[in-house]
Amino acid sequence: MGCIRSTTHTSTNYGINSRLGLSFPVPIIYRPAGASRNISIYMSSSAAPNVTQVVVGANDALLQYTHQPMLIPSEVDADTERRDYLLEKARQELSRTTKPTDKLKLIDMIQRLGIGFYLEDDINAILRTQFSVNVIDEEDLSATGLRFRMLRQNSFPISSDIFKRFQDQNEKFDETLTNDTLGVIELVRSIIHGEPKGEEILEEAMEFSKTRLKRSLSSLPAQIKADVGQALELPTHLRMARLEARRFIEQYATQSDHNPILLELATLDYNHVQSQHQMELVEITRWWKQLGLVDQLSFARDRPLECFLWTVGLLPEPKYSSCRIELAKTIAVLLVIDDIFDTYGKMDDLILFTDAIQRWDLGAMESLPEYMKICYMALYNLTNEICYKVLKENGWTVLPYLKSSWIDMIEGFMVEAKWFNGGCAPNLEEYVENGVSTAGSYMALVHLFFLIGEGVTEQNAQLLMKKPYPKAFSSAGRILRLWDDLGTAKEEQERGDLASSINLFMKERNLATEEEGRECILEDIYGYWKDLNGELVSQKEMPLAIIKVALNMARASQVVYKHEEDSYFSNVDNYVQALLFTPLII
Ligand SMILES: CC(C)=CCC/C(C)=C/COP(=O)(O)OP(=O)(O)O
Repeated sequence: MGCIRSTTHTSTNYGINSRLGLSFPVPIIYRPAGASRNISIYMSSSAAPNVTQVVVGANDALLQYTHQPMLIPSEVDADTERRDYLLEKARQELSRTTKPTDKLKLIDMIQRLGIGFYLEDDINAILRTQFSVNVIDEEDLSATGLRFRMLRQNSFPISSDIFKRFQDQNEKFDETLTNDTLGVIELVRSIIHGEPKGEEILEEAMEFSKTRLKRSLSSLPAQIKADVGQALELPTHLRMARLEARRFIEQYATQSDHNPILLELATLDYNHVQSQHQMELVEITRWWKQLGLVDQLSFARDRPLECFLWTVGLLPEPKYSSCRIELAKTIAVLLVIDDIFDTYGKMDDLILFTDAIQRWDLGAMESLPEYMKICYMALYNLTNEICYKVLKENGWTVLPYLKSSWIDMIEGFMVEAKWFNGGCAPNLEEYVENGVSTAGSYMALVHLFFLIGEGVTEQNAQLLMKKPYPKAFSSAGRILRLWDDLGTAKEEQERGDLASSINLFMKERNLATEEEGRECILEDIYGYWKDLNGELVSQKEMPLAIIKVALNMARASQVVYKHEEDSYFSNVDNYVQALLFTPLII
């Protein structure tokens, strides 16, 4: 974000040359209705060989196909029948498996392979039974850890007290468990599902298990070692679903004891959903091109792929196709407004723009400078279109909610601009809370609350009109803001921003180095994850569907902003390439 700058009105161009502009040399694989095979459309002239291809300029290539149905019709999808057959086999296997631990292991596998969405009812029925039975005293640490993890991650409020019987009278984990490596592994995996309060037992488990596991890591069989290494690096619970599914499918394929039905199903489905994403991307690009915002505003970011990456992160479930499309549009417009406030707009213009947004009236547009009018109208029209869609599908009038989320965000931009112009620094809390709004977190979640439309009531909708926003929204938003600052601090300092959460953490918590500031932020992020876990199992304020989206927002933030070298993917461009354009070949 960066709220206080030493220079004014720089017009940095983040645009088409930067990462994830449309000059990306990757294919869109598409099967036109009735055709027997795919064609690949390359988004640049440097096409790869060995595929039937249409090589044209990026936008032209995408636009050429927008008259086609957005999604591949199931009747021409040769894989659909096979997928349905495999899905039925998987369902049968789930019901045939009798031992509770085996059932839970199977569910774990299915969910990690990214195909749990299709068996949600079956899985929930099993978990409901597992939640209602008393824990069997003979169950070992490994089985108990698995039960705890599977229930918590699927939003069942199982108590962490089930680990108590593995502790001695001093509430320390029994030293003899050190030899139970599989048990310690499951304990490590459980910890990340902790809630905010009263879960000292999980903190104790962390003390106990991590060091022991690291010690025994070298003696583990290679496959388990790789899996545990991944869990220690970043627990599955914090990983973005589609990326993790891809990574895990490849890992699972190398396991000699893999289930061939599940593996084939997961691979087929991954590729099927990938082509669905490609069609969504075609639609977004068509809309973006027609909107022509960046043709008029050369300083603004032109990154439809990045916008779409966010939406795949927030909404990994295939059924949310149209929500992904609408969300990507809102993020694309958000980036342009962010650039107006961060780099281009003069203070007087920003005041006019904020005022016009607060009035939310096309008449208010007249007072704006020319370059702002087009942006104002783009936002106005987009919001109305989304309202129309929600009204048509659900009969709800949501303009007041959507409008208020944009006003809130733009007022947040104005607050930052004033901090900058007045030269006075905010305190950490003011900065972070405002930064949640300006990162678009509330805006995105409010839109998705209605676009998804599951569990919406008069009462919970009202919670979106007053501050503070629901806990799940603010915790996920804080994670997004903090990851954003961790990821962009260097660029922002180079650009002349004098404050960011790292600086404010250092100042308020008396830290000597940036490194300590970063560590402190990571600890806070961990704390917000506990809040999210609490919301997931309690669902006090918001429906489950939107809470899941909030968790996904936290996951996607880490993917977008954590730039360090990763063992599997090294940067955002690689994620986009893998997720959207490279089919899985197993
Ligand atoms: C799911 C959502 C809402 C995604 C939008 C992400 C985001 C923070 C965009 C602004 O980028 P930025 O890094 O330029 O932000 P800022 O200028 O606020 O630091």
